[in-house]
Amino acid sequence: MPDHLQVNDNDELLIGGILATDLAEKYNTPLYVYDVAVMRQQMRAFKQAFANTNQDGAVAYASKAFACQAMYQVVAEEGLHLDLVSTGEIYTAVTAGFPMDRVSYNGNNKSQADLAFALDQGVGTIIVDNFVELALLQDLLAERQQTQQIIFRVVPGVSAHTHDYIQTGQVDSKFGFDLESGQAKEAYEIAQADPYLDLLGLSAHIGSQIFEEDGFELAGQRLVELCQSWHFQPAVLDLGGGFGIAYTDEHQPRRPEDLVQALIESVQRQCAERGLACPAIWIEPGRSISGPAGYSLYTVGSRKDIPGVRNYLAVDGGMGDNIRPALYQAKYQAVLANQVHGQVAETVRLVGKYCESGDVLIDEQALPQTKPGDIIAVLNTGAYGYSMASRYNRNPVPTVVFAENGCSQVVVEGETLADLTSHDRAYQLVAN
Ligand SMILES: Cc1ncc(COP(=O)(O)O)c(C=O)c1O
Ligand SMILES: N[C@@H](CCCC[NH3+])C(=O)O
Repeated sequence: MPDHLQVNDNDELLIGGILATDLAEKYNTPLYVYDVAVMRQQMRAFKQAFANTNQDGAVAYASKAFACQAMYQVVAEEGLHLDLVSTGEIYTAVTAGFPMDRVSYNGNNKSQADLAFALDQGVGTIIVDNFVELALLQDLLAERQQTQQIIFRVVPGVSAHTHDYIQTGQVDSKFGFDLESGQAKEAYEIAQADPYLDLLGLSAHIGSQIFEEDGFELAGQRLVELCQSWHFQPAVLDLGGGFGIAYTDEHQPRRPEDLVQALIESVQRQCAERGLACPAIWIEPGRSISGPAGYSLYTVGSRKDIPGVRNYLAVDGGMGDNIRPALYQAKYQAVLANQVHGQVAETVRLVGKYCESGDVLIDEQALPQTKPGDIIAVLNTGAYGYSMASRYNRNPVPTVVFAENGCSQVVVEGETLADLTSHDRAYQLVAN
């Protein structure tokens, strides 16, 4: 069970100091609930890793993991930066009043309109991914006679090969400038020659849900070596995100802040050995900030017991609110909200209500005796749950609630049935 799990003397689950069963009753299920203090704690722990190593830098929350205006407000309050990947995320940040100079904009296919929007909104740093984007940006800046801070994303040629996770650092990747073929060097030369491009440095992101530091350290080393080979003193090295979290008791990862601290120390050493002044270091953690803080609350509904085969227990959500088990065979664990450590009565396959056999939330979950109406909490669902939600089967996207210090508040209204049809238009073919 996660260290931050709060359980009262009656063995009932609390989130942000509030009974999970009360939250379920008040806001209905399925429901996403975030324990805001857990997110603040992780943000502060990352900042502390920089303080411990006397290192300048920035922690940019990669909001693809979980984005909404309230989240951006918390990120701003904690003094973090934001790593954004779409005009939708930029728009959300602007409307949340986030300081746009603390925003970096990533992505492998930014259109001219996307880049113009980012410039209009005053995005602090654009992380340029490829030559097409670079040319579009050059034209826009020349037209506007405007200077822009940029960072080049490069592919460090590092496979997180001991892990079966989403990889982005290997040579065969759609992201970033290639090193071996000289693309990164060519981009560097273009930037040096363009008065409107203020090249801060380089970035690399090797993948997601990675536990060991070796891949990160190697990527950091490649960035430092590259700068040295170009005789380029960067102002920033951006080491990306991807720090893994424990989804179940099987995982015992190193704390993300410890991993980051080791990484910072490694870059400091690399720079010292190669005669570079250690630049500011940026990191882009997403999952490690929002993942452990999130709970998905569901109500138990039907069941099907197949003697000698297995017992299926169905809840009122599923792959629409959490696609990760179906997409990545991701593992989760769940508790019965009013008997967290209750005596195990059976092991069930926890399934949703979608018309797919693959709509499985947890393959095998030991639980106390349950009955319809009980509340089940799936743990650690705060990253890539709500942000990857769909309306499959025309099920509305659930409400998102923040809970902190015994108070709770809706931060994203759940969709209604009327919302589902609000963008539909009657079909009436007219000659044109
Ligand atoms: C460029 C970039 N930065 C940061 C992240 C955040 O990764 P994570 O949520 O694993 O920390 C991602 C996603 O993998 C990414 O593509
Ligand atoms: N969405 C993925 C991670 C991809 C990260 C985005 N670069 C997940 O849920 O694990």
